[in-house]
Amino acid sequence: MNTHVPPRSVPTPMQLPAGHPPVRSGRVGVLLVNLGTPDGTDRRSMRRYLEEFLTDRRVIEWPRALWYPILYGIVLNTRPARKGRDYATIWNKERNESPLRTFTRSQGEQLAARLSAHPNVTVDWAMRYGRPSIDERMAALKDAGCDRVLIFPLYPQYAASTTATVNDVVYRRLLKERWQPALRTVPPYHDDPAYVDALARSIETHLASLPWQPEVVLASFHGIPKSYFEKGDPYHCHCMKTGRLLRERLGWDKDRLRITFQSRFGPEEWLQPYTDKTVEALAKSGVKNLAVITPGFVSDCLETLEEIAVENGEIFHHAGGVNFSHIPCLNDGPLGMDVVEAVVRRELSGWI
Ligand SMILES: C=CC1=C(C)c2cc3[nH]c(cc4nc(cc5[nH]c(cc1n2)c(C)c5CCC(=O)O)C(CCC(=O)O)=C4C)c(C)c3C=C
Ligand SMILES: [Fe+2]
Ligand SMILES: [Fe+2]
Repeated sequence: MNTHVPPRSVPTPMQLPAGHPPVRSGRVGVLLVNLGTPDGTDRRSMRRYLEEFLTDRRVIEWPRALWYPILYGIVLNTRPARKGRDYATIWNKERNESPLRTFTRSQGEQLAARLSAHPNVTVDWAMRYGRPSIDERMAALKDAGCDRVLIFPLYPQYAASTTATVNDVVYRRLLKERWQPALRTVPPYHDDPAYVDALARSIETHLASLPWQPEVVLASFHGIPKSYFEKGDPYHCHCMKTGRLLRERLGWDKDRLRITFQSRFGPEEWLQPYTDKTVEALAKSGVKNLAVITPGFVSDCLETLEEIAVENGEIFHHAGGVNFSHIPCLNDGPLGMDVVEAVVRRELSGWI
């Protein structure tokens, strides 16, 4: 801990010269940011969400003249209804929201409780696409008197389409500020021992709860187009390193824990091997018991609860597999919160 930083206290109204608007200061803000979520599963909400998502140049890097006719002519006319039906199968009906929003809120609340010994810290949460927006929550942190802000894009592995686009929105907002907060962004933590250990423990606990044991466990990461990797995105390297460290921590070989990439979108080649193709090939090769962990997702969402647990489970069974299980994400459980807390405390070093 940096001992040269003076202790910070709960803000008191400053003595201001006449004509100066009231300002609060002296607090530290932590903003957890996850990908995003539609407000509802209806076509209109889905379209609004997908439009915001798929017009992001960090997500689809194609020239706009090529992409927009496809997006507005085809994708936004067909995908909202279809994906809305998928979201409906995982929707948190009690709160009328997606699981991703429920988990992210809970992570924010639990992190605040874990940092309660620091009364000058405010924890908040936001979504890159949809609500609550980064802009809205950054404004709330400012109003609360946060003049130091830590942004935590909730992605262990860095990708321009996830981490960078969160930071872009934050930086863009600061362009408009007269009094900018001091800013830190959480770096990728794909090789953090606390994270790797939490993943290993979640595998061990989950397997211990099963009446059968998998011959193979897949570590399935969200993919990116191969062209992004060729342009220098470190994402693939980060995923491979997480996988290697996890294997080492478990004492398993490459056949027992295999790395794959899921959620292809569009006609381009994406990072390989593909999860769905691997699941099918494994079943066809005689593997009867398969478990899948999704280490790149901090929280369960459509891509894990539906695409992995349901779609890939069906692929496995249709191809001759017998037992299939999705190992839940770390979510807001104690293992997951230990990781979030460890990363945040480290990155707040010198500020609290
Ligand atoms: C070219 C398109 C996409 C890239 C690149 C991409 C990268 C990427 N995404 C995640 C994490 C999540 N993606 C989620 C949903 C989702 N992803 C895309 C497209 C790209 N993602 C779409 C169109 C969607 C929406 C659903 C759909 O229409 O298929 C989600 C789930 C959100 C939820 O509310 O449940 C997550 C999480 C990562 C980590 C990543 C790159 C590393
Ligand atoms: Fe995605
Ligand atoms: Fe998907």
